Amino acid sequence: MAAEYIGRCQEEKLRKMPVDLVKDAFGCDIIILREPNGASAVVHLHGGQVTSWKNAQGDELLFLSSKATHKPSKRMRGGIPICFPHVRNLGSLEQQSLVRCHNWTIDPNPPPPPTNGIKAYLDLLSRPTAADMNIWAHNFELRLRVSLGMANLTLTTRVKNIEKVKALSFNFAICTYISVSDISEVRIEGLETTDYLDNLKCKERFTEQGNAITFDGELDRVYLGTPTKIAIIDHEKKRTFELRKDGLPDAVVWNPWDKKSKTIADLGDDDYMRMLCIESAAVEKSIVLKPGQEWKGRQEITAVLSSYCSGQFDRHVASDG
Ligand SMILES: O=P(O)(O)OC[C@H]1O[C@@H](O)[C@H](O)[C@@H](O)[C@@H]1O
Repeated sequence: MAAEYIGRCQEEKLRKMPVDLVKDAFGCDIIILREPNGASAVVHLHGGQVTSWKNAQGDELLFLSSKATHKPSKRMRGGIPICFPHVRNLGSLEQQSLVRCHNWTIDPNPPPPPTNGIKAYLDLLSRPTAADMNIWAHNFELRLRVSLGMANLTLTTRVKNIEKVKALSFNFAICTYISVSDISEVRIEGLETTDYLDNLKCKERFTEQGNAITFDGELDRVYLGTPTKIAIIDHEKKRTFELRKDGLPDAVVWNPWDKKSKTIADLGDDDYMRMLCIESAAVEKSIVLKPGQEWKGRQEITAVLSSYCSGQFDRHVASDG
């Protein structure tokens, strides 16, 4: 009864937005955002996870594992999971996130609508469950706005400490699995000369020396205090993803390559060739909120036809908003 009631409330709210609330082939609640030029995005209420982003031509821009589990209470490998309150190896939780398994709801008290003319957007809310409180006893409100533009997808996240006395301390990552033609043909620009912790070498600290990051084996690094703009260039697809971020100083870059892929149950053996995981993150320094305080983070990805030549990328251009 309660579930039906929540369902009806959500549908009522959604009728006012350019979005559809439907069930996917596995019976999960999904919301489809549609942009007038034909671009679309799919958001699963389970995990508040964007699982598809297509451009106006219908090309899928996000990677979803061929072995992804589509079951409530399980994490889905691919798309854009939100990692909160802990990012792996830095917190006390085994998994990167509590909220990846939450059933998010439509935010009954969303922030003001976008002022940049975006019509296709969605506001979701996640609160701790009773089970969460047993393993991480903190009261929070986590808000997520997903906004779809003609060529861009923006995720704005807000965390509010609703404790009366206790501070809230957490790490955060917007973990984006980008679909690429062939990982060996991909380069990342904008992280040159940035320090990173190498997760494959017991988190030892190094400084990025190359002109760009390219891939020829497993890579798992946390780049620290990065520029706000990073480019992911897919030569074969002639596509560049421009990632801009605010409030999330670090960036995680991950590809498991062949051996590690075989140890990950929900990843196909060859999936690593077609994916790149890049995360806008706050990893090195935890975010600490006093009671009543709110933190905001933002990631915008724009997919453009590659006209980039190496060396033309200006990584210090600030985010536009
Ligand atoms: O398996 P998960 O929790 O989705 O994590 C995937 C990867 O996420 C990256 O953030 C980590 O740096 C990797 O070490 C990790 O394997």
